[in-house]
Amino acid sequence: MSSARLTPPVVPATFRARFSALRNIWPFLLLVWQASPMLLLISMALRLIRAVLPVTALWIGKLIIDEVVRLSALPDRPVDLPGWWQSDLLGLLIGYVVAEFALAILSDVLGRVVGLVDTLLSDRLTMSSSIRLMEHAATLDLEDFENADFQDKLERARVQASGRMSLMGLLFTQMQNLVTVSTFAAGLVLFNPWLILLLALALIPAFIGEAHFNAQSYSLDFGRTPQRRELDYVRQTAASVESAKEVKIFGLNSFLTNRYRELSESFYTASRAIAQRRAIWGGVLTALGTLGYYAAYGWIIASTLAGDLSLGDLTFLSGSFLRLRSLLEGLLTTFSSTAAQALYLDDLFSFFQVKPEILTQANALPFPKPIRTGFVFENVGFRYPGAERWAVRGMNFSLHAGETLALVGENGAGKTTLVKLLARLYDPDEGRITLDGHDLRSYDLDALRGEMGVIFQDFMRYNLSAADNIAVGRIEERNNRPRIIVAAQRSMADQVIEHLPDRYDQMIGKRFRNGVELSGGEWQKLAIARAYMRGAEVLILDEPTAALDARSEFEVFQRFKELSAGKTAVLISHRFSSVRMADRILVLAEGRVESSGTHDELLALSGRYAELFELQAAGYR
Ligand SMILES: Nc1ncnc2c1ncn2[C@@H]1O[C@H](COP(=O)(O)OP(=O)(O)OP(=O)(O)O)[C@@H](O)[C@H]1O
Repeated sequence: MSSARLTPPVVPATFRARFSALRNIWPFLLLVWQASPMLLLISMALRLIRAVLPVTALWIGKLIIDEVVRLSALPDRPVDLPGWWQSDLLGLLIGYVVAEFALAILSDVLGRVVGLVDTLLSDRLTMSSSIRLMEHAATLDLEDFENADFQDKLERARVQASGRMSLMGLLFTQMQNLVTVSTFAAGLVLFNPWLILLLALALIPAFIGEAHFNAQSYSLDFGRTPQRRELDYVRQTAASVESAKEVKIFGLNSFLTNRYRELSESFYTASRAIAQRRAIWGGVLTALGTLGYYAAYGWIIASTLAGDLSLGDLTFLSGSFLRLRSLLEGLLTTFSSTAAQALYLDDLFSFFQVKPEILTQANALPFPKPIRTGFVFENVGFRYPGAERWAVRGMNFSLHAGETLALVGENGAGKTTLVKLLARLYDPDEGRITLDGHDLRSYDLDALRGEMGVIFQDFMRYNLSAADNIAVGRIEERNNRPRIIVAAQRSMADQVIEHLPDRYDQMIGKRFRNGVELSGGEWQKLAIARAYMRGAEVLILDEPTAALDARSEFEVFQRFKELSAGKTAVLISHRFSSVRMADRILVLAEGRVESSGTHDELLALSGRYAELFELQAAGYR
């Protein structure tokens, strides 16, 4: 992992950082565009029309008032309503009123259509960014997922992908309001440019206050991602199908609830402090805005009295002013929340910037089929990121093509690490691993992984159907039922599946409706079937048989030996009855190869292997 990736995240609390986050708006709009260009264009066009409606309506209102005033001042005006109807004086007035009515209807209809389009667009955006997030996460290294900072980043990005989409509505409304504001402002400027200035000056303090408190909320949220993840973890542990058994038996409920309470109390206290300060300061600063509005209103009234403005002008100006004030206030505060939300977008985009380090090199070699000579570990050393101890070091051995090699050693000896290095889940820090004489790094990564059938001791228990639980071994062949059945027969999972109510279509696991739970050993048989399903050149079973009964494990390994004939295979087990079936056994201790040979050769050496074997054998006597 590069040092840049390990740098602790900096909390961007400053004012400048917030506004520089606005640069995220463009890539964000690009995301929206990619989600659905058509919907985006429709939304923009409709909003543009909506934006000019308010000023048009207000202007028509002014014309109506001026016309009413003109008509009522006519010297030979009709005296009653029928008289007005019969005169041909009302044509213009009726025209204005009909236009005003039509505008009101149009505005309403447009509002609803825009709402609909935005909902659809937002759904598409949530979907496309979540998919992009999943696709990107899939390219990253295992090492990344094991890093707590990375998990914080992933968590924040995940929240952004699904929760931050209100930014879209906010942004579009803001653009629309900006156009509306310009139309109103143009009207005001025609009468008196100073009015605008007065308005702006009165609003700026409220805006700065809002921006400041948003920044504080964000840094609070940002800094607390680890606690929030812990909070989610505690909540999940306290009430999930996986944990319910232990929580009950160990009586962990109040321990977990108390931990949850403790964490959420501290969240609450911190956010309350910000909310209170925001409420007080927000009130004071908004009062300043009100002051500016009334000063301008006073000027408009005075000018009307002085005869400089008509009654229609008075209505238009005061109406414009009122709308402008609330629009500008809304614009400035939403601008501030846009900046705040844009800050949150940093999380999403910075997640997309994390790049994998285990990659396919240019001019990569195809995987050799069949493998000719095998794998060679040349002085291989590897240390987990952040760990002081080497997990494996100075490791030298060969895994010959077509042989079955067993790995034995005490807990923590480095067996699983060795398998992970073989599958290039990690690259060695020292030395190299070769396959048919070429560094493993020079092979195409997808092809390499495609030819590795590894079943780990902590294999996944997918809440999927029995067939899919096996098909995950070669998911492209998911619909190839005969292949799935053969894999199940080889691992003896078929005997488990035969007893399930829906056989291969039975949902496994308790998470979903009609799901059936399996025993540990039954799960393991399903998992081992994945290795056969994969049909890879290299087969690796990393202790996925621990829960099998003695007879099953014996049979599973015997079949494994037979079925892996001609394939290169590795098996890890603590049971010597299984291990002795291997062609060769590698004894690991403290990250090194201590000895190797057949079962009999190793026993004759009277070393660690003989000692461990004797210990186990003694237990059965
Ligand atoms: N993801 C990890 N991050 C940091 N250290 C790790 C990680 N996985 C394993 N280690 C450390 O590396 C060493 C070797 O672990 P490994 O899992 O390879 O042992 P193992 O021989 O497979 O043990 P077991 O028989 O218990 O499965 C151990 O000291 C372990 O603590």
